[in-house]
Formats: sequence, structure tokens, C-alpha cells
Amino acid sequence: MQINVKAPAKINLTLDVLRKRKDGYHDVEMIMTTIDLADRIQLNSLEEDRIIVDVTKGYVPCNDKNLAYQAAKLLKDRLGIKKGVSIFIDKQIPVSAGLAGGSTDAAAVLRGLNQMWNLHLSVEELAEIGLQIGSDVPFCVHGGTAIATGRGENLEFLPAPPPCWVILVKPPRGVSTKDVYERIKIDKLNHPDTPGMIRAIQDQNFPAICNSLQNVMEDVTFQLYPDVHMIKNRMIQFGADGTVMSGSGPTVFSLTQNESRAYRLYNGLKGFMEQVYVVRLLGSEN
Ligand SMILES: C[C@@](CO)(OP(=O)(O)O)[C@H](O)COP(=O)(O)OP(=O)(O)OC[C@H]1O[C@@H](n2ccc(N)nc2=O)[C@H](O)[C@@H]1O
Ligand SMILES: Nc1ncnc2c1ncn2[C@@H]1O[C@H](COP(=O)(O)OP(=O)(O)O)[C@@H](O)[C@H]1O
Repeated sequence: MQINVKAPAKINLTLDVLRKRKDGYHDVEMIMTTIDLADRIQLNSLEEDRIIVDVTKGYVPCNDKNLAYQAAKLLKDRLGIKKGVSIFIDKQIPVSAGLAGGSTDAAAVLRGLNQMWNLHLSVEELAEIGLQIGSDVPFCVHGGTAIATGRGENLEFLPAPPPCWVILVKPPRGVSTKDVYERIKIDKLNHPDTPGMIRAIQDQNFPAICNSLQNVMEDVTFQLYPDVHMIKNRMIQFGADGTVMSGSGPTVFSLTQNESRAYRLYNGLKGFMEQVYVVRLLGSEN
């Protein structure tokens, strides 16, 4: 049996870090939404009891370090499944980019295997299993647009923001999420207006959404990598309606509802950056 699953990336419209917890993680408050930049995952059932992973990009691990592998292993262990699976990942989402590429692959494998092995697990059960893999996996299991709190696993869903273009630039480096969390000075943060962003989404007020984009991790990543700050400034100069870094970075994105402005930005940025994407916002659940 073969199953194909789409694994969309996420962006953070707001990202706030509230406190450091005793377990080493941080309590966050962030608004996430899915975009139409996605990995494609093909699952093929195997009679032998093993998990095989193959990825189109050489530098992504194909062993038990791959989050997609971990998702299949967790489901097998939890439910005592003796069947195997071969997982092929057509990687389109940049890696270590702040776009949850690994988390969304894991989430897609959970959804796909639930179907392939007729497990009848609810989306909430899949999300709870996914949290053992990473903090962003529960959101990726659901998709859509949500306020995420706790480690990122408590989700309150919002309507999809109004349709718009998302222009993304991935600078030629990866960022370690752990490093960024460790460097945050919580008492010195300029917190985003999260209620303002929620209202803007509920009112479908695109200019207000653009004005409320904010990410407290920007300062840390910009200090580590000043070129990411320069790229953000360039994107603002090119005339996007709103621009912010996603997650721990280094990807920076701009939003606009104007198609010709989106492609003007894309073409301008393509002149000096290799990884530039223009996609639609998805914003509704998987
Ligand atoms: C910053 C965010 C924002 O969406 O995204 P990315 O930049 O990774 O895309 C997430 O919080 C990233 O979630 P995720 O990438 O799943 O993180 P995890 O694998 O769970 O954790 C990696 C490391 O980040 C730190 N961490 C993560 C989540 C959290 N709420 N508090 C933390 O302190 C911990 O040090 C942990 O060891
Ligand atoms: N399926 C996967 N896709 C991408 N990266 C993966 C995957 N599985 C494990 N990884 C590892 O996870 C780390 C973070 O990658 P990624 O999820 O793309 O970052 P981010 O959370 O910043 O978007 C990388 O070191 C990468 O090698």
C-alpha cells in the first residue's frame, strides 16, 4: 500500500517567550500559520518489521535522527505494530530555517501511518504522541492557524488570515533553536501585541496583521548573524507590507496582498540571495 502526504511549513506571525521552566524548556505564546511551501512524503508499507528513510537532500539524516523515522518508531512502539514502512521525503522546505521542516515531516508521517495502518487515533492523540518528538509537532499535526502556548502544544485555533502572498528568504546558514532559546534575556524583551494580532486575524484586517508581526527571537539571531538583520532591512526597503523573522530563524518573510509587489520583491531578492520563495498562505487545518 502507498500513501502520499503533504507536509506544509509554518511561519510565526508573533513569537513571545514568557518564562524559563524547570524542565529546561520555555513557556511561549505564539501565533502560527501554515504556508504552501511543503515537503511531499511517500509512505510504502513493508512486510518486514523495519523503518527505512530516504530524503532528496543529502545533509538531512536518513537514520533514527530523522524526525520522520522517530514518528514511525513511536507509533510502532506505542501500539505494538510489527509491520514496517519505507518513508521517502521530497524535501522542499529549507532545513534549520525556523519553518518546522522536520516537525512537519514527523506530523505528516503520524497522519499518514494512522491511515495506512488503520489505527483510528484522533488528531489530538496524534498531537500528543508528536509532542514527544518536538514542541512544534502538535501544531504541525493539526495545521491551520493557532495560538500556541506551553511548550507550543496547547493550541487554540483561529480563522485563517485573509489571503496573501508570503515571500521568504532563507540566508545561507542554519540556526540552532536551542542556542537561540539559551541566549534570550527574558526580563529585557519587548513583547508582541498578541491580543492585537488575534483581533486583526478575527477582523480579517490585513494592514493590522502586518503591523502586529513581531518575534522576540529576532534580537538574539540578529546579534549572532548580522546578515539576517541586513536581509530584513532590505525586504522592508523593497516595499513589503509587513516583514519579520520566522521562529528562531534565519528565514525572514514578508506579507503582501498585491501579486505584482510579491513578484517585484521576489525578483529583487533573487538578485543577491539564492533561497527565495513566493508562496500563498494556507492558514486552514490539514
Ligand atoms: C522556536 C520555534 C517557534 O515555533 O520554532 P523553530 O525555530 O524551531 O522553527 C519552536 O518553539 C521550536 O520548536 P522545536 O523546533 O519543535 O523545538 P524542540 O525540538 O522541542 O526543542 C529544541 C530545543 O529548543 C529549546 N526549547 C524549545 C521549545 C520551547 N518551548 N522551549 C525551549 O526552550 C530547548 O532547549 C530544546 O532542547
Ligand atoms: N525530516 C527532517 N527534515 C529536516 N530536518 C530534519 C529532519 N529530521 C531531522 N532533522 C534535523 O533537525 C534539525 C532542525 O531542522 P528543521 O526542522 O528543518 O529546523 P527548524 O525547526 O528550525 O525549522 C536539523 O539539524 C536536521 O538535521
